[in-house]
Amino acid sequence: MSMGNANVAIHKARRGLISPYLSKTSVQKLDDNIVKHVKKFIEVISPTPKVLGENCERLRKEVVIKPGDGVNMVNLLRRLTGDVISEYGYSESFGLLSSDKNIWHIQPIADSVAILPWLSFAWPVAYIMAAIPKWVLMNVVPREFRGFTELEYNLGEQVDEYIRNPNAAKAKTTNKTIFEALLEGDEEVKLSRSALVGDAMVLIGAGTETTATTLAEAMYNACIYPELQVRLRQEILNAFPNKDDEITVAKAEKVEYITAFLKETLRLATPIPGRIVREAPAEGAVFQEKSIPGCTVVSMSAYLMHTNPDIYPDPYKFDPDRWMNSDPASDQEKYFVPFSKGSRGCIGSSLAWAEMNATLAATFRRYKLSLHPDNQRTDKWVDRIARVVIGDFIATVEEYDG
Ligand code: HEM
Repeated sequence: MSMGNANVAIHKARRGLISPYLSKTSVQKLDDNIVKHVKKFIEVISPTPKVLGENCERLRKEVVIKPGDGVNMVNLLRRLTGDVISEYGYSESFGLLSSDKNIWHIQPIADSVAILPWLSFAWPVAYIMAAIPKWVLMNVVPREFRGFTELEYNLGEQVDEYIRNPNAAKAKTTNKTIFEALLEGDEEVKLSRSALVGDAMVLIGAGTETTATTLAEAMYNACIYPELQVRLRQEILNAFPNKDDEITVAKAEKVEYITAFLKETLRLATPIPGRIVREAPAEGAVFQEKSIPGCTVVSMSAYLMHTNPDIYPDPYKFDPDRWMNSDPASDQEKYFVPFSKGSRGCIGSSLAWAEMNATLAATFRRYKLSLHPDNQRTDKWVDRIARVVIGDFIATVEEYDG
């Protein structure tokens, strides 16, 4: 079973193999790799997307309503975050921003989210689905129900290729990949093929959807609060005054208003809003002077914590300024938990921050975003373990002269 294993010892061992590769220091070394993909994203959303070659018809249709007009931001951002995590994890980027190649990788992730709640109640269905031959799955099972299994098939093929020829895979990158780290597990955590595929599912799924939807929310906020977008751009201009200034993660992270904007986005549009579950130990536990019987399933909701008026005054107001000069020891920092905390908290938060800071800096340095007339995004959202907003966010992208 994969890293998400309920067994504490197995989970700890598997997580221990990966976590050094996702630490802040490791992510800092990836600056160029991340920026490479961000640059591609910036070119693709350009009103005149030169990088979309002849082999990109499908990509163009999916992300651009009409060339040079409205852009389906969430789809494109999924491609960006999918490209980053696939290269870091498995030595070869999916190339989702470069061509139509491997487009099938990304749609299953989005579709998977739709069935997550059902799978959590009816998890044996996942095993039954996995036993269906791929051809039958793809041709008979409706797309929205096969997402998880389709992703599993696709990643399984990639894992097989890696196992068949690891040297060829290693030669594609100078970084040590997460996959190499997993293969190095000792006997105790020796990984079966299904465990490797499971870990790939967790990493690619968790690393793609959450970061993409957060970035989309931040961009949407910039569209509906244009005065805040002006401020955001001004702060970015202060750090990158010349049009040709190289955007790096290290420099973008120093722009305090970008982080404040992202934190406020994560507070209100937290990608995993609730019911993160844990089981009390068999001997029971005591929490805030209340005793919890052994093996009781308990849960917490980040969304409820983030909208507590005692901690965040005027909680439904989108106000990035509340994070400027914020005291690290304050309650608002303590109760800010979009990545959860503890031994099962998000392992990819440093990578997510790096991607998000660089993408916002590069986007608003060069472009003004506004809602396109074809925008379908509403303010309604549903909790499907991940937060799913209703309707596509379609943006108009205009390029600044300077
Ligand atoms: C804005 C972006 C992100 C948010 C808000 C987010 C949030 C979360 C949350 C709330 C959890 C559950 C933790 C728990 O059960 O307590 C989690 C787990 C996880 N996340 Fe993220 N995540 C993000 C980005 C990423 C990225 C980029 C990666 C890529 C490496 C990643 C990989 C993981 C993994 C592997 C787990 C499972 C950890 C474990 O079971 O030990 N996440 N994330």
